[in-house]
Amino acid sequence: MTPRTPRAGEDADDLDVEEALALVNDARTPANRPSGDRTRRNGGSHGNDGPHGVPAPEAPLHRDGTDWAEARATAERAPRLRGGHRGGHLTPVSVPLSSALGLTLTAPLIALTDLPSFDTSAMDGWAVSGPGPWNVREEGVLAGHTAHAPLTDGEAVRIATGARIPPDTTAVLRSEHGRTDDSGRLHATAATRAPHTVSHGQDIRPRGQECRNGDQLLPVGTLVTPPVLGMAAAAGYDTLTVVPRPRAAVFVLGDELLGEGLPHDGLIRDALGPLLPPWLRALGADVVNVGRVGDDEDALHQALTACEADIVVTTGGTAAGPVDHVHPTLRRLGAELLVDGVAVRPGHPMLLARIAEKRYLVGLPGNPLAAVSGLVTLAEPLLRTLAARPAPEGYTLPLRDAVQGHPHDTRLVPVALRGDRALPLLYNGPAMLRGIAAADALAVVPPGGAKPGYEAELLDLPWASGGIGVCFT
Ligand SMILES: Nc1nc2c(c(=O)[nH]1)N[C@H]1C(S)=C(S)[C@@H](COP(=O)(O)OP(=O)(O)OC[C@H]3O[C@@H](n4cnc5c(N)ncnc54)[C@H](O)[C@@H]3O)O[C@H]1N2
Ligand code: MOO
Repeated sequence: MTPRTPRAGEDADDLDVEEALALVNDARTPANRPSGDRTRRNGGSHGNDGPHGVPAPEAPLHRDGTDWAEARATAERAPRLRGGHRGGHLTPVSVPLSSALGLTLTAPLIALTDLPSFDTSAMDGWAVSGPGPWNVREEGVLAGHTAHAPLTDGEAVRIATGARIPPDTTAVLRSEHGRTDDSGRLHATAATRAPHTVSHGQDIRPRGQECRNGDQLLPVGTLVTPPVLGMAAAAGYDTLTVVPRPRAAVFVLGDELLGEGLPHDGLIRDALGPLLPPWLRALGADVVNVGRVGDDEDALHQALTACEADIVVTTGGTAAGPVDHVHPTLRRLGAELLVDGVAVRPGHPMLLARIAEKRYLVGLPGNPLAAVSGLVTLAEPLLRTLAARPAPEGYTLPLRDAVQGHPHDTRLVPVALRGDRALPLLYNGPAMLRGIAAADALAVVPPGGAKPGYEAELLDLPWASGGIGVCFT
């Protein structure tokens, strides 16, 4: 995302906003309150810790998970290694232009016609032949009509922008550059630098000026954007050959989850059912199924075997609690675990498995920010390869404030972009969404932490850049 320029007076006027965003590392952070309601252990964001949480004991399940960058690379590579296309993407399909937005071309866009396909008037005015003054024909030439008879030297005909110019036209005289006298003869006015002459070819768009039939207009791998759709239509296309959207299914696990109303009796609202489908769509997936599965291994097994999506995303059940069924179910399915735990906080129990040929499961931890971390770490690169989408341009910005690091693991920390700096946001505990809900990006904080001014790699949230794949419908 292009960093925003600070608006005049933003610092002073935005204090309320900043307050609401609850920026980290200043005197307001609960961690620094005199009450000392919590202290961070080992600087890590672990388990249920966070400003209002109880620090969890330092007993991670996946202490030695895959390095964060390596896990992303594994997810990106996974579809390339077994079967399918060399690039790892799904089998291309031909779709109407109206369905191609946001998809990737698997065939170059070759012009099916010259553009323009005929010599065209670039302006409203007169098509003229030879030097003026000119005798003006009775009937004019409009766009979309067939060509008129050739002009003879000294003849002119009224013409509209985009109309075919008659044969033997030497130039187009713009309507504001000509006037007709009492006898109906057309003169170039002094508005043109050289009255009575118009330069040869002036305001004519010659056939083939933009391209010739057979020219390559765009290469394989081009993302279909609105102008690509327009270009394709202009060049004669009704359909495009593209990589389809990967089909994604979401299974939200947990008996404790409510679909509506207020939390009660130890039950909590399902935050991931509403969050994941639009986020996956923004990452280019076609979400074909969103289901809830109780804490029951057979139910999960049944849901996975019945599902035909290219990528299944589960939430919860990745740890080693009594009802954490993801690992046992994967074993039962004979799945190949490609990533089993990642050295990242939050989200370290995340996993990636191949559950069948060309079918993948991304297991997101149940803590909501941990699930987001798994989404950007594993689902994003996997979907990108399946859809043959280009990798986003990496960028860095200096952090405004220091961020505590985990001793061994990378941290992903929600940040708001303010001018040319990234402001780390508070409420970034694994079970919290308050920080990410106000964020523009996630900052990658290396093990050990970052000082103010540290140039942090930033992962834009898909909607922050107004990207082509953003689709909330
Ligand atoms: N002994 C240990 N326990 C845990 C460790 C550990 O290292 N040792 N790691 C913790 C970490 S870190 C995470 S993350 C979680 C991962 O747990 P699961 O993936 O098995 O998820 P659950 O246990 O099902 O849920 C965790 C937490 O999240 C809540 N949750 C689940 N789904 C949703 C949802 N859709 N919307 C909102 N909240 C949800 C759930 O109620 C739990 O509070 O394991 C830790 N344990
Ligand atoms: O730190 Mo866990 O991985 O809550 O996400």
